[in-house]
Amino acid sequence: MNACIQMALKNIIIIFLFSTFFWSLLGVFTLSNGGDSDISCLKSIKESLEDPFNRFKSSWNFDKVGEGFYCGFTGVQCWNSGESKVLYIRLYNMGLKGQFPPGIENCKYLQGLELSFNKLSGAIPSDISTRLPYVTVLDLSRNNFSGEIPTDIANCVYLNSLKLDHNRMTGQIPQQLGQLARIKTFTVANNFLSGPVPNFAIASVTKESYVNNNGLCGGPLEPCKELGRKSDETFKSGFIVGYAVSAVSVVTIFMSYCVPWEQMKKRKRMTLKKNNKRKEAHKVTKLLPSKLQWKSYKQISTLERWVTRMTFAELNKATDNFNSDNIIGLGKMGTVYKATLPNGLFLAVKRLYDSQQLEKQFMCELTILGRLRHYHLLPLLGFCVERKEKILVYKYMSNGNLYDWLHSLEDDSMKLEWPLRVRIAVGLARGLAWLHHKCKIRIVHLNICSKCILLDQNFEPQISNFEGVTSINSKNVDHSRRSSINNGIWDLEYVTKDVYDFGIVLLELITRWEPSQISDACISSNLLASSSCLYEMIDKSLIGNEYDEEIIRLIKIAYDCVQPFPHQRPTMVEVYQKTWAVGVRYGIAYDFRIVRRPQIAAAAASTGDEIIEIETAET
Ligand SMILES: Nc1ncnc2c1ncn2[C@@H]1O[C@H](COP(=O)(O)OP(=O)(O)OP(=O)(O)O)[C@@H](O)[C@H]1O
Repeated sequence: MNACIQMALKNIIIIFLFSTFFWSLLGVFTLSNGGDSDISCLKSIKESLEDPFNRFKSSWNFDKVGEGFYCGFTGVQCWNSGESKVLYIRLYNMGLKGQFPPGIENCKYLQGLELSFNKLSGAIPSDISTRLPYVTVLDLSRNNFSGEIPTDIANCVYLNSLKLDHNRMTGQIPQQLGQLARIKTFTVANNFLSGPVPNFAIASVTKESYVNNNGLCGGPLEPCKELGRKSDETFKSGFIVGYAVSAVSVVTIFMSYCVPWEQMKKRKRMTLKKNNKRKEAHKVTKLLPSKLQWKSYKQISTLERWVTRMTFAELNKATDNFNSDNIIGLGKMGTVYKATLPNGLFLAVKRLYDSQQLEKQFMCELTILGRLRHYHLLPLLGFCVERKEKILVYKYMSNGNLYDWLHSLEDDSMKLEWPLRVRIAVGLARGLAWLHHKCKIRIVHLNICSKCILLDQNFEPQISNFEGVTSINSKNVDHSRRSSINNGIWDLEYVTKDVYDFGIVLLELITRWEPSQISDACISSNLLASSSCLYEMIDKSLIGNEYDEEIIRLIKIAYDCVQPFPHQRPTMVEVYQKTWAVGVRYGIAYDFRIVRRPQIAAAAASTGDEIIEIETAET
């Protein structure tokens, strides 16, 4: 019997070896004739992607003939000169639109796909491993991909670099990704992901790989904890009670909101009404079962002193049922709509995504931005909390965000003239100096970038996105640090981060380079140290005009701001003074409230420039 089994096994092994040999032969045969399939792969990519600036399509000419003619296409790399199989496709930073390219599975031997810095959208295919079985590098970062990260990516077993950062991915990160044995680079920063992160065995996956998501935990981040049901419920019921109380006078408040901020008299009247409301609230709180609920309610109702509560119905009407035609931006927290009030005034309405993780950010934006008033801070005008809806209402900034002005590939008319760029730099420095030094509570923004700088009708910059300042006040930050900021002790780690970020924005204004390119240049190759490289960086449209000296002065300021060691960076007050001194020629007023420095006045006077003192509407 045993001999019988042995014979059978032998036969099976022989058949197996033979068939393996046969299939591998077939494989080699197919491999050497992979051209047609590569061509159909590339054709489908060409057909499926929109290439508004003709960055690659004109070079992808399929009328050509000859072995491996496509190996010379822009962004296409073949295995080697003898083998014309597509190895790598690199189509990054081309302004491409469309979805993950169908037909890519026909590039059967593809090992690398880089589609970063485009405007691709839609889901990442759920069967990605069957489309890219041999992929080692997959870079889909800085697009608009959405939906969940497919678990099937874990079956791309050769992956050593997976970049999905700066997209709109939601849900959890599949735990199975932790089993990717060859992974060296992994980043999903700046998405909307939540839940526990996979357990990677390598040290290169750090906090940076996960920053700016909707509540990731575990691994290099804070340990995951069970979300306290009680506090969640408390939070919600706090809102509900708050809402019930305010509903009585919400219409009146909304109508009075429709006037400009400067009309202080009306505001006083509103405050009186709200005080009455708070008295009512005292009665209502008797019904509340716990102290915590009272705290939540109190927080909300205190806020109404500064920010108007609005109803969903009103905002729904003003945005035409949150019509997609009115969408002006998609952020990490929510969708931003342009709303039109009955009197013709415009608002920007940020409707937050339905996520419990965002409650903290929502409260942070309300409590911080709601209480601050400064010429260079985006005014938060109102909010709405109803059922699952959480909405923030801002003043509408008709010129959108600075990033779009600096990096628009589509529209040449979106070029900012130099004097406007200087004005924006000075305004931003002034806003930050005020936040750091003159605001009653010292505020550190921690997320300054050209996308969060909005421009009003006169291109005056307005700093937005204050949800990041959570880190100062949140429980995640140890108390000593928190108090050190509020007690006025210079906290290098936080404050100089804003200074660094300001430096990057300044360089962005001068070069129109992408912020990440500038950061890389600053960090990796110390480009800024070399004057020839520096010259290369400057936006060509600025050179040769009368601005050269000003450009150099601003570069020097930026250079100080992006110093690698935080203690070497200047304070924002110093930055403001120097930046303003560059802008004085354009009649930019000096804000003496930031700091009185006679030498500034003297310096300006010596150049014959006039100093215009300005009033700052502060808290
Ligand atoms: N008050 C406003 N006026 C005009 N446009 C605005 C206004 N607020 C936001 N936007 C537009 O909507 C876009 C998205 O804004 P939003 O603040 O939601 O997103 P974000 O900058 O990605 O930051 P985050 O999601 O982290 O808050 C902005 O870049 C801007 O173009």
